[in-house]
Amino acid sequence: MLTKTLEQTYFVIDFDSTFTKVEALDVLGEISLAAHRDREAILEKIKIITDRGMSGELSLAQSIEMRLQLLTAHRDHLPALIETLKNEISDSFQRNRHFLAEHADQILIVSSGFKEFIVPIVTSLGIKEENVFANTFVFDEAGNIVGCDCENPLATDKGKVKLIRDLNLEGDIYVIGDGYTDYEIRESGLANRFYAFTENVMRPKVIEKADYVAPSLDEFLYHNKLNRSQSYPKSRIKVLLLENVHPVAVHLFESEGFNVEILKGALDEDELIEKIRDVSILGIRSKTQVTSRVLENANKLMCIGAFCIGTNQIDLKTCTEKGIAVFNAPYSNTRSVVELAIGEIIMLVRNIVPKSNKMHEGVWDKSANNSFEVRGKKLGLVGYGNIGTQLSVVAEALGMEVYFYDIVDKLALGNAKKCKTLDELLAISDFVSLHTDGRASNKNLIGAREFGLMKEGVIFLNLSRGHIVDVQALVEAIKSGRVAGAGVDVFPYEPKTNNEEFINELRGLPNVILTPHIGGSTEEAQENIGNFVPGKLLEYINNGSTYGSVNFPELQLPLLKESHRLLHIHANVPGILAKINAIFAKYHINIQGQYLKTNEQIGYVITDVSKDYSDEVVSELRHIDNTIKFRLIY
Ligand SMILES: NC(=O)C1=CN([C@@H]2O[C@H](COP(=O)(O)OP(=O)(O)OC[C@H]3O[C@@H](n4cnc5c(N)ncnc54)[C@H](O)[C@@H]3O)[C@@H](O)[C@H]2O)C=CC1
Ligand SMILES: O=C(O)CCC(=O)C(=O)O
Repeated sequence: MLTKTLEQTYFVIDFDSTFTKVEALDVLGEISLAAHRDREAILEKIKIITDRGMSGELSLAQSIEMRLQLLTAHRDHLPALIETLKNEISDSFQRNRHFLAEHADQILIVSSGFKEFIVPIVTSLGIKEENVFANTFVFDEAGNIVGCDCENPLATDKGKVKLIRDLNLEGDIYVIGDGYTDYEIRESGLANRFYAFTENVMRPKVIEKADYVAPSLDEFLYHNKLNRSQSYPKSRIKVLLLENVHPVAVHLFESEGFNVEILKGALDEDELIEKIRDVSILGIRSKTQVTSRVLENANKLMCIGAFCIGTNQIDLKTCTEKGIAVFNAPYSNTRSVVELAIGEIIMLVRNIVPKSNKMHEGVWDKSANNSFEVRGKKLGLVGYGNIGTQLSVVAEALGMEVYFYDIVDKLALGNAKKCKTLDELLAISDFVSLHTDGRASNKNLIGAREFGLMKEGVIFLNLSRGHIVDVQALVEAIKSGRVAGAGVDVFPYEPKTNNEEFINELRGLPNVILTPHIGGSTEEAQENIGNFVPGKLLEYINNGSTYGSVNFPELQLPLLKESHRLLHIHANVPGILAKINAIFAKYHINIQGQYLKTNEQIGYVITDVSKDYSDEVVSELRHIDNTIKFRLIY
């Protein structure tokens, strides 16, 4: 029996596609029809019937009957179905199992599905068996499922309405579900609110009827100020991913329940200013310029992921001042750049591009003139970081002699030789390849003077950043023959999308390979980046860890267990830690763990405390002078 108390709220929750991610009868069909030769066609029919039933196009009785006929299922199929469903419980229900158990007396599962599989699933999360209202199967003597218990109101149209009316519950009723039959309870006047649950499916006809749309159970709990597993529902946190980042990244954010928007191209400053206002997590590649003007309008922004190596497109100083953590992927695409550089050096020194072009015009020009091996030639690397060093190793394996110049004293790998000055390197090299970072001071690092120092007939590559080379000087050097071949992947101005024309003085020059900034664009690299960067951003959002951040003090934090974590970002001035701890002392709060790291601009203090503390503590922490950002996670 249900315990009914006045002023009580009942939570009426649907099962299929709400409590679980799937429709159980669809899954049962996959099991029962596993060996059927028309399996796919029948499953498709079942899905269509399910959807038509859910959106109110078919009567419920019709939909159940039609599906059961098509299923040809047996009692022996049920254990496999239950096993599958256990792994398909909706993420936000899994996360909030404590809510379900804590409010077991008030939670009713009301479904036109079947108790035989619903009860084992929902009771595993603490829901009471007697609070499950659903149909039951009818079996024949051989154990085949041949129908359902027709006496049950849930097997009939408006069955949920009839059931709730018969229960005669005293108190408020909130319905959470994805289907039209869930809305009908509200329509009948029996429920106070209907929450359209969209974590697994979105049914426009249902959404338009809802009092609220709940993309997750967290959202429902947040909306009703009920205890929940997340301090703030992720569905309220907007993630904006630009420049066609790999789908794996989109999936990672979506599966955590974030509200994700993706755009194929980059946005210009004004467009980004418009978009950024309600964005908390921004993902970009190399083209999007995150300027101080953009950041001025980014008051919700918590972190930025550069889905690439370079972060020169981001105003890091302003990000730090505003407490926005920036992460990149320092290693994921390095190998791809190295392979392209090697390929281009070989193609250029063999004069393959003009030869290939001629062949396409029908010209057979077999000759060894101006074609050389790379073996024994001197490769000069400007910048000996992650890419420069890797290229050094691979080039040596091909028999090249490697020289490098870096502004930082770097360990020479293999037999590579360090040059004391850039001029020395340029004068000695047969091939010059640029691999410096894109800091502003590297603008026009290679100009007319530097080309003048290079050997006659040098092969020149820039796969680093466009502004590092004075393009007009390169054009002159190519025309004069000083540079015999060039591979250029990066340009001072690059088109924002694939629809924009590429305009550059290098177009049309002989033995020049032009590529559209694809040094790091391989399937492997993009998938690596697509996993790596969201991993960093999620660690920061979920846990506060900043390990690998390019602008924040780096902290690798332990996982949060049975406590709340308070994260305080402040300007790096003396005395803030003392002020934070004075507040904890004033309110007698026991600190379970505390971490502090600073850099020149900011300090980052993380304090883990037990769950019982008052709102005043949070308010006082937020109002400490020089606080930049404060947040709380649990
Ligand atoms: N074309 C593409 O698709 C890609 C381009 N890149 C670009 O390649 C470049 C190198 O990347 P990583 O090796 O990962 O960077 P890194 O940061 O590991 O190495 C850069 C090195 O350049 C050195 N350096 C900086 N300024 C210098 C100067 N003026 N003279 C000599 N050395 C200088 C630094 O000390 C550092 O050792 C970056 O600009 C990056 O953005 C990276 C990946 C893909
Ligand atoms: O693939 C991209 O968008 C940019 C690659 C790049 O230049 C980088 O990783 O720094």
